[in-house]
Amino acid sequence: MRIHMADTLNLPASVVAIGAFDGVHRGHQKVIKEVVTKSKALGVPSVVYTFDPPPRSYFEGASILTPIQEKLRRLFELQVDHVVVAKFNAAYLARSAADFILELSRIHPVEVIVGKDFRFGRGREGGLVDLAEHFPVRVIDSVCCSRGEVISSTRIRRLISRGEMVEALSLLD
Ligand SMILES: Cc1cc2nc3c(=O)[nH]c(=O)nc-3n(C[C@H](O)[C@H](O)[C@H](O)COP(=O)(O)O)c2cc1C
Ligand SMILES: Nc1ncnc2c1ncn2[C@@H]1O[C@H](COP(=O)(O)OP(=O)(O)OP(=O)(O)O)[C@@H](O)[C@H]1O
Repeated sequence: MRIHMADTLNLPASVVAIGAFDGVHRGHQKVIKEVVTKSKALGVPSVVYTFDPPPRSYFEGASILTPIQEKLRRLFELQVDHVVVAKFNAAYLARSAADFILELSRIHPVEVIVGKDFRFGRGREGGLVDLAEHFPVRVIDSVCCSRGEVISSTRIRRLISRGEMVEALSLLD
């Protein structure tokens, strides 16, 4: 697995997942496994484009479930070929949605896999419709726990803050 800073990766083709992926929880794992499976089927590299710190930590002070080293370790285990780690800071978050699309076009995605709420660019100006104007986009269904609730980093943080560690760990497995 190779690790890159934002704006430094160029590929002739790729399958891409984008997101904070804090925790690399079971929902994230489904997204990333889809990317890896598709990339292998097509014979093109898989790319995870992620942010450090997670935007929710930057804006809301949310605790970080997986510091970048642990996130990368988990992505390595999932057999991702390339990870782009964008330093999420004042300069980065001021970039426009069009800028972000330009950066993505340098890795020529044959598919971008994201969740239904994905937004990007300053002020969260870009959404799925904008992304889909430039690349084939696949939106995947949310993974739920055995009780039927959607798994999210926010929910896991809440469980940890309440001391419900067994439940939290089961969603991170
Ligand atoms: C270029 C760029 C600029 C962003 N600027 C903002 C911003 O100004 N405000 C904000 O709340 N989020 C901003 N974000 C973060 C996104 O809203 C979102 O959290 C991020 O794309 C991760 O997606 P996810 O939350 O689905 O994991 C930006 C993201 C990108 C890629
Ligand atoms: N339970 C889930 N099932 C499937 N995909 C998911 C799930 N949770 C997140 N994703 C997807 O993984 C990518 C990264 O999501 P993100 O890091 O925002 O996760 P999150 O758990 O929803 O985080 P947070 O709770 O901090 O908002 C997005 O494409 C998102 O839609």
